[in-house]
Amino acid sequence: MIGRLNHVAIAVKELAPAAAQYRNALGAKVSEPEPLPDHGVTVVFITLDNAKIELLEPLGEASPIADFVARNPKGAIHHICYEVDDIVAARDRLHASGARVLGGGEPKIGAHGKPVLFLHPGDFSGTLIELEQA
Ligand SMILES: C[C@H](C(=O)O)C(=O)SCCNC(=O)CCNC(=O)[C@H](O)C(C)(C)COP(=O)(O)OP(=O)(O)OC[C@H]1O[C@@H](n2cnc3c(N)ncnc32)[C@H](O)[C@@H]1OP(=O)(O)O
Ligand SMILES: [Co+2]
Repeated sequence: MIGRLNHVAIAVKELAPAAAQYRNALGAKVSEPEPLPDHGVTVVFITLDNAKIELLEPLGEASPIADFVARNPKGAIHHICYEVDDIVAARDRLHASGARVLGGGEPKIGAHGKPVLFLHPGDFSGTLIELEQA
């Protein structure tokens, strides 16, 4: 069911120094910060030839990454995103398998303008998974 790796996300307290390291030390293609209030994050995209990296900074009072960043003040890998062809079919299959689909199972429009869902890290080897309809 899952297809390509779309992105790996890294959560940080502050985007600017993290983005500067990727741009200057690693020579990466780094976007300007984009606030996504619906997701409670501000995001910077790093474009690689075969996938993307998302740098995430908490946005607003109820950011879903606030606790994670408090627990990981130096920053840490936060989630990985796999592409699926049909997000509703993926959601139904996951429900049937007993895995917890977050947010009530209703897809939201993600950072790339496509529907996304998140799966509980407790069901997938301690890794938060995002699914994005390709
Ligand atoms: C827009 C964009 C895009 O790409 O399109 C994005 O990515 S937005 C990316 C930001 N959006 C999201 O992350 C949305 C989905 N996330 C969530 O709903 C939440 O972050 C969550 C339910 C995964 C965790 O919420 P929380 O930290 O408040 O909850 P808890 O503190 O109760 O954590 C529950 C258990 O999960 C663990 N845990 C929490 N976050 C993570 C993580 N990122 N990776 C691995 N484990 C994690 C905790 O350590 C704890 O483990 P233990 O039980 O062992 O103590
Ligand atoms: Co993401």
